[in-house]
Order: sequence, then C-alpha cells, then structure tokens
Amino acid sequence: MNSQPYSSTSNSMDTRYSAYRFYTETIEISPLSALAFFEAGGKGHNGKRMFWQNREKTFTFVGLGHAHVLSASDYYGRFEDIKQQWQSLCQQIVNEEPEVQPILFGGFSFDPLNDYESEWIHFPDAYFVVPSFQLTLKEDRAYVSIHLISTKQDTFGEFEALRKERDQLIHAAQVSELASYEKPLVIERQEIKKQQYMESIKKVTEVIKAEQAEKVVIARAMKLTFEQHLPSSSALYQVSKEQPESFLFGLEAEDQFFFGATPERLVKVEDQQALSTCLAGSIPRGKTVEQDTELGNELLNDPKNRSEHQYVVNMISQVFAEHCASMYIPKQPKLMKIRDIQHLYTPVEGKLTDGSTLFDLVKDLHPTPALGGEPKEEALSLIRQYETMNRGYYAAPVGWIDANGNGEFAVAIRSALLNEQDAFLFAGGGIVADSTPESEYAETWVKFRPMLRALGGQLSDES
Ligand SMILES: C=C(O[C@H]1C=CC=C(C(=O)O)[C@@H]1O)C(=O)O
Ligand SMILES: [Mg+2]
Repeated sequence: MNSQPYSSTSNSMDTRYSAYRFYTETIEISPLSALAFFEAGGKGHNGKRMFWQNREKTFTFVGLGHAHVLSASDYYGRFEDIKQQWQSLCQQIVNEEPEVQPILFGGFSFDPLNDYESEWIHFPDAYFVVPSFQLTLKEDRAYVSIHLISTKQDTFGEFEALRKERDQLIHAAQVSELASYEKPLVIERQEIKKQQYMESIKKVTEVIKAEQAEKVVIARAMKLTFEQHLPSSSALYQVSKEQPESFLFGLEAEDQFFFGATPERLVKVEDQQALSTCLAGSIPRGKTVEQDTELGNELLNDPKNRSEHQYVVNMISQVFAEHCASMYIPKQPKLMKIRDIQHLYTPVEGKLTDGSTLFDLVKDLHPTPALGGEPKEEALSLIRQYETMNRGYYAAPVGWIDANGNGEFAVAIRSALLNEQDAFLFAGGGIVADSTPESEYAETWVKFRPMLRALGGQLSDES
C-alpha cells in the first residue's frame, strides 16, 4: 500500500487509491450453507477468511481471500483513516452492481494505547479487508461476488482465474459434505490472573467511591488448551450451534482466529437510518419459567444494574443527538434474554443527518460505557492501569460496511481468540460504586458460558 503521510483533519480527497481500479462482478446462485462456503475457502484462503451473521439471521456474509487490506497507522485517527480509505477506494469501482454491494469487513482494537503484552500478534489496531470472494445471503437469496483491486491495466487473465475459482468454491460448498465437527477436547482450563482481577475490582470500586470515575468496565481472560489444533470452521460451527440468537462473527489473521457470538449491536446504518443498542446490567437465566421471570424482575428493579445501564443510555443518546436529525429512545429498559444470561436492553434509533456516516458513529460510540465506562477517557485510563491484560479486539467494534455506506458493527464480546491449540476467552462487567469482587467474578462466569459451552471447556458441575 502507498504510504504517503495522511492528515485525518484534511477534507481534501484521499488520493491513495487514485492509481487503482476496483473490479467487481456478482452472480446469483442457489442458496447454500455459509459455513460450507467458509470451509471450502480453507484450502486456498486459510488465514484470510471472514464470517458474519446478524442476530435476525436475515443477512450473512462470508469473505474469502484478500483483494485488499486496509490498515491505519495513526492511533487517534484510525476510524477516520479507514473511513476515508474506503470512500476513496469505492470511487474506483469500475462497474456498479445493483443487487449486492462490495463489502469491507474487519475491526478495530479496543485501545491502541494499551501496551500490555499481548497474544494478539496478527491483529493490528485497524484491520479491514475487501475479500476476493464475497458470499452474501440476504433473506433467502444468495450471491457470490468477485473483487479485484489492482493498479494493472490488463486484469483480464486474473479476473478469468477468479471466475474459475469462484465456480469451484461454489461447487465445493454445494456438494461436499460439511466436515463432521466433534466438540474439541479441552485438556486444560486456566483462569488468568484471577487474584489480580479480584483486587482490581476492589481498587476500581474505591476509585469510583472517591469520585474519580462513575463506572469502569473491568474484564478478565481464561485460557483453554485443546488436545489438538482447532480449525476456525469447527469453532464457528460450535458457536453457531450453541448461540443461535446472537450476532456471529469470525475474522482470521494468519494463524489466529477471533470469533464470537455477541448479543450487542454497536451500530447499524441502512439508508441513513441508524440503530444502536444499550446493553448493560446482567443476571443469569432461571431454571424454570417462574424463576426466570423472578430473576428478570429482580434485574429490572435492581438499582446497581439500572445505574450500570443508565450510563450507557445517556452516552448513546448523546452521540445520537449529535449525529441525528431525529431520534427515538424508550424511557425504560426491557429484558434481552439469551441462552445463558438476561440483560437490560434499550434500543436506540435515529435518522442520520446528511454529513454523518457509519464510521463516524463507530468512532464516537466506541467504547460505550457498557465496555469502557464513564467518563470515557478516565475509564480508559483506569482500565489501562488496573486491568491485567490487553483486550485486543475483545469488546471492540467488529463488522462491515458496503460501498453505499450501509453496514453494521457489533461489540465483540462473548468472544475468543483462537491461537492454534489455545483459545483465550474474555469476559468483563460494569463496575459501579456498589460492585463487589465476588459478585462481579460470578457475573463473568455467566458471560464465559457461551464460549465454554461452544468450545467444551465447561465442567459438568457448572452446566
Ligand atoms: C463486558 C461484557 O458485557 C457487557 C455487556 C452487557 C452487560 C454487561 C454487564 O452487565 O456488566 C457488560 O457491560 C462482557 O460480556 O464481557
Ligand atoms: Mg454487570
């Protein structure tokens, strides 16, 4: 990629892609399994695959291969930088396809200023990809697009080769049986720095009582070691089976795979209509309907959880007020019930003003107080000081945007980083003045459960 200096404050047109041409071609095919397509890409595109499915299951995307990778070197301007690069790249699209737009998929790290040693070696602070092959499942229709981004004049041969490979991938995904995925065998489960985590909750609670911050989200990690290397497609299969009611996402970076099943939308934009989710405040599911309702009511009426939630509502409302001509936000939270946990939930919607875009919202929303805290900068600095890990992409924005500026980002919680035979799982919770280390620790266990269930790290007495 061209490495000209870039000023994020400049309004002038980004010229980095003026020498490129962005060729794209889409065909409609009979519906096929997205996972089978992902798996078919494993032969030629291992380490360069992407997966996304929205909560409603009305939109699924699989990306194979790297037609182009966008990264951003400027810590502070990374959102703006990726936004401008994408806009400029889209101006080079040679032939518009009305049915399906090219998709840019990827994510940002949670906090580029965290310099804790990290296992996230292949995940830079911004990592966005235009795939060579894009499978799009919308409602019940399926499309495969080829993308080629090149400075060469003659791309005929290259494009022909991509068409041939596309047909092979479709064929393989349609006719070959999905591999039979056994649950991986976990040989070791390790809670990383549990004691330090407990102490950090105590300290952060004191800091909050001393009024240096109002809310701070503190997380911890768990490491699972498998008997064998766990392939990305197997991990995705397990998580899609166990957590059907969540956003499913997966992003490969060489031999690492970040994936998860998150209930939390950061923001969606479709035709200037923006949607976000306030999700904070948690309680387990009950074993019976009665107990479940009782727990739900307890959550709705619990002052500690309501205050955790309200910080998020206030912040997201403020960001929406800055970017929207009109907005709607219910006065009271509802319950979001997912397999292992119930949350306080307030949806937010608004009509974007002309100048505001999806990346602008991602930039201003990240991190909401559901993952960072309040006030934002104080909370981030307390996380750097007290949290005993580097979050990498955990709790950060992961998602997609198309050439029209429509797209969706989720908050990458209930997630894990797969690194050959190891998986690192992450879970945190909102610390407010009346948090206790014991109850926050217990809450993280409930949040680890989706991944433990999928990856088989759950001990039998915990189910
Ligand atoms: C930080 C996490 O959850 C957030 C989202 C929903 C509820 C939360 C809570 O009740 O603490 C957290 O703010 C996580 O799952 O790791
Ligand atoms: Mg909580």
